[in-house]
Amino acid sequence: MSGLSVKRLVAGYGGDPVLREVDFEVPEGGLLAVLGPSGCGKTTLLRVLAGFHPVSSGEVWLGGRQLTSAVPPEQRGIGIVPQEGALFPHLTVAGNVGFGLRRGDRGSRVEELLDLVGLAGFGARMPAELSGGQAQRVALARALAPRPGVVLLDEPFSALDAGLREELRADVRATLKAAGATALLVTHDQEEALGIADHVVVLRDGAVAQFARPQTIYTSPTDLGVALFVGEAVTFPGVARSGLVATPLGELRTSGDGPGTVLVRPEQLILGSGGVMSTVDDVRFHGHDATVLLRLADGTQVRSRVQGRVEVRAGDSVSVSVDGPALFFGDTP
Ligand SMILES: Nc1ncnc2c1ncn2[C@@H]1O[C@H](COP(=O)(O)OP(=O)(O)OP(=O)(O)O)[C@@H](O)[C@H]1O
Repeated sequence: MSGLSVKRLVAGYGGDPVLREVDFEVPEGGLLAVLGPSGCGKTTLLRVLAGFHPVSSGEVWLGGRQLTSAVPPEQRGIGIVPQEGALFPHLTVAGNVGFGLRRGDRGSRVEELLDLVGLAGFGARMPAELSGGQAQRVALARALAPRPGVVLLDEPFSALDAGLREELRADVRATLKAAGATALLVTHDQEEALGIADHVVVLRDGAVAQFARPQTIYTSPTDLGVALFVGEAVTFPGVARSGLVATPLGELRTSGDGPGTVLVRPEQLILGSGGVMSTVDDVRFHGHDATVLLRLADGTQVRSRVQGRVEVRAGDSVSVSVDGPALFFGDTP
């Protein structure tokens, strides 16, 4: 297959495996996010793919060619966008973008890429004259310039503030798609991973906990750990029987059988349309939506995410119902 394919990859430091039998594929032109908490092995994976760290066992294939440890970084056909751009400070924007290109190819390709990342006309600027978002766009243009087999993006938005991060995320996705690039992005931010990628690998302790489309990861997580990691959740212990489970939110539809944990997402909690009664503890506005903290009859506090106008205030009594089925994770014996 062209694109990137990683098979049963094991790598580590001094005999301690950090990546354990990691398997995934990125089809040509696909965008994969590798999502995991700090220390799960994301940087190690990037270092192995880029050729800076040896493979203990397993295989890495790129564009139909196996990248053994004998293939040096510069011959891998891999472009890298580091965390904070890391532009060459003494080179202009055009100099940075053209850095990996042969002299004769530079002019038109640099113009084409600056245009692609929305920075036409910025070629003569120095890196110190760019905003953080612009610097990341230049770093992306530089990585794409030699038409690499895959672009690796290492937490590329981590240094940017929230609003800019969201805007740049959409632009980076559009740029990668317009360039037809195959890309792998690592992040510890679930919103970023689910928001940008075609597929997501959830990495936990160096092993793949789930590899699926973003929506599948969110709506059908393989286990409670993935469910909690990829989004806010309200959980209760419960015993599922015949597709139903009793909770402080009433009897909910679910799958599974026997004792376990019931999980609903805050956006499933609907206010003022029947269900059980609750008291509003607090309302927190986030701009695009709001979180309403509710106290249920048994004293449990749950959070509801409300889009649009919030009609309740702290101290109000309001009914709360659950929209759609609850997730259920049976206790492991
Ligand atoms: N040079 C090293 N020598 C020994 N152990 C290391 C080395 N680099 C990383 N590790 C260990 O390998 C594990 C994975 O580290 P890695 O940097 O790949 O995680 P990460 O997911 O990228 O974390 P972060 O999000 O914090 O950057 C950690 O337990 C870390 O302590």
